[in-house]
Formats: sequence, structure tokens, C-alpha cells
Amino acid sequence: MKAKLLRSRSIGYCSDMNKTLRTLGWSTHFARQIKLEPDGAPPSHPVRVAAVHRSRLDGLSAGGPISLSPVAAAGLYAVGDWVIATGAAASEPLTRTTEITRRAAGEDSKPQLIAANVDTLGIVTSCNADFNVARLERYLAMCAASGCLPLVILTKADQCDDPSDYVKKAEKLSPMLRAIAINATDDEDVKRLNPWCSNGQTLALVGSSGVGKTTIQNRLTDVIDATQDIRAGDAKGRHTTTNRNLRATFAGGWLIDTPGMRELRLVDAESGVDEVFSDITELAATCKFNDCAHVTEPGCAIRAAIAAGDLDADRIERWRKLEKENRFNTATVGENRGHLKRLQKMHDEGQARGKAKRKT
Ligand SMILES: Nc1nc2c(ncn2[C@@H]2O[C@H](COP(=O)(O)OP(=O)(O)OP(=O)(O)O)[C@@H](O)[C@H]2O)c(=O)[nH]1
Ligand SMILES: [Zn+2]
Repeated sequence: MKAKLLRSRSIGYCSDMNKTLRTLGWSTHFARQIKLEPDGAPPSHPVRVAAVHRSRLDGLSAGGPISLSPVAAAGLYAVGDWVIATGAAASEPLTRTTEITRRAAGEDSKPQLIAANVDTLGIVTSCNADFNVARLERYLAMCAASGCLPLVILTKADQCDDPSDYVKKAEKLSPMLRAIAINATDDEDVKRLNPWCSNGQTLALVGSSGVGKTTIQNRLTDVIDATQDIRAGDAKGRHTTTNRNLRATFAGGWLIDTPGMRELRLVDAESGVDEVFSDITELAATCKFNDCAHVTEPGCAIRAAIAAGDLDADRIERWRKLEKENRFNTATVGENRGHLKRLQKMHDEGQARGKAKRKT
């Protein structure tokens, strides 16, 4: 998605402003996308999207908070996006570094943007029965597909005899994976997460209910979340935090926490599944038959490895399950992929009708 952008003469020339933009997460990746405009261009400046509303964006700019009217349909923006504001008009989002999407709830599973430009995805689980290798692999695959750096955060370390055992088990899942065990109710311990949410870095947390995401978030930021509040008249007790939020951390970075983040499912994560299970996919490539199902075929490298004790049969089962689920989700989402395009078309047509009306 290439935005047609203007660049004011002031962008990039003022070092103070650059510093502020960097604090917001601005980088050369975004700066490179801005075209220089000849003199006389209207003043325009980068804004980070903090919340997406039906016809308005809340943003943060070097000059402070700003409310913007999007030029594109609101569904095309996500919390964490960068846009260029010209007056109160927001450009299309700049090309993202990372993109977290999910299948919307309900039957018409449309792809839904959850967050953009998240540097690290904190996969939160506890040092107890919540720790589940299959679930971790699922989150890791999703993380790989989004482009974010994964960090496994193991909470409730204070309630477990040997948290290092969980750290080892998590880090075994991938050679580059970092896991960290904390007591999320301890201020000092939570500060160990600072390297992932300082210097304009953006962190987002995923994980099951009750693992401690809110507890961590309340210690990293000064916004007390009201997730435990119950909406008046809503017997189901839905959470009150329906806004997409980009929150400043004490460490000088950002934390994205939205209801959508908490319900992520595996979508379009084929590349992610391959990455998390690269040991298996590489081995499968050496099976005698290209379409080997690793069940009864002769010359099957996977079964040979299991027989030799080099490969965990349970891990193969988890891989199969994720692959199957991913194929199903991707197919359903594919059918709905035109949805975002249709949304944009409807928006453009509406704008054109409004313009035509004003002219008459
Ligand atoms: N002792 C201890 N308690 C913890 C820790 N982390 C979370 N808790 C407690 O676990 C409970 C659930 O924590 P939350 O932060 O609400 O969990 P959550 O992940 O935000 O849950 P949802 O909002 O349902 O998604 C709270 O009572 C926390 O105080 C920890 O590391 N140690
Ligand atoms: Zn095989």
C-alpha cells in the first residue's frame, strides 16, 4: 500500500523534532517513504496512530496528540500505523515494518488488522498449567508471520519451584527465541522487560486470559486499565477497553493492548508455521516422495528420524495440526480478501458523492 505523500520542508531538518519522532518509533524505514515536494507544499508531518475510530484517527505527533480524518477507510488503519498529516487529513498508512492480523470473530471471517509496526510480540504464559508447548508454537508461528520479534514472558515465577525449567523448555522451541521468567506483580522484576519497550520500541502482549497481561501492562505504563470493570447493563461483563490503545511506557517506548490482541488466531501464518517447524520442513524435503504424507511411504525421512529418536513424534502431530488449521483459515480468509478492497471502494464512492453534493 503506497501512500501518496507530501513532505514539508520542516520534516527531518529539525533535530529536536527528529528526536521526538524517534521516541514515537519513527525510523528510516518510514522516512524513506516520503517524497520531497517542491516548495510551497502545505505543511505536513508524520503521526503515529494511537486509536482508530469509525471516521477519525487519534494520533501522536512530534507536537502532541492530534485528531485526524482518514483519507482511506478506517478499516485500513491499525493502531501503531504511521500516517502523514496534512492539516487534519491523514494519508494512507505508510508501509509497515510488521503487521498483526486476525480473522474477525463471527461467521464471515474477514481479515482484520490488529496492530502495526509492533517490534516485539510478548507471548505471555505462566509457570504453571497454562504453559503449553502447542499453544506457544501457535503464537510463535503467528509472530513469525507478522514479522515481529518473539519474546516469551513466563509469569508467576514466584509461584513455581524452578522457573528456569520453563525458560529452558520455551527456548528449546527455537534457537533464536528468548524467554524470561518474571513475577508480574513485582515492579522491579517487570522492569526486566524494559529493553523491549524503550527507545521508541513497541511491544504488544498476547496470551490466555489470566496469565498476567494486564498486571504487566499496568507496571510498564501509567495508564490503569479498566479491563476488570463491567459495563452497566451488560450481563456478559464485557471488557470496557474497546479502544485500540498505544500507551507510553515508563521506559520510553510503547505498548499496544487491544481486545483484538487478546483473541488472536492463526491466520495466513503458513510462512510462520514453516519457520517455527523448520527442522521438520527441512527434513520433509528429503523424503523420497515430494508429496510424502509421512505415514506409510517408503524412504520417509520424518519417520526415520522418529524411529532413531531424533525427532519428537508429538511435535510432528502438533505440526500437522497447525498446518491443517492454517490451511483452513487461509482458505476462508482468502475468500474474504476482497472485503478490504470493497470497503475502500465504498468509502471512495461516498466521498465522491459528498463532493458532488457540495458542488451543486
Ligand atoms: N503471584 C503472581 N500473580 C500474578 C502474576 N501475574 C499475574 N498474577 C495474578 O493473576 C491474576 C490475573 O492476571 P491479569 O493480569 O488480570 O491477567 P490477564 O492476562 O490480563 O487476563 P485477561 O484480562 O483475562 O486477559 C491477577 O490476580 C494477578 O494479580 C505473577 O507473576 N505472580
Ligand atoms: Zn515423509
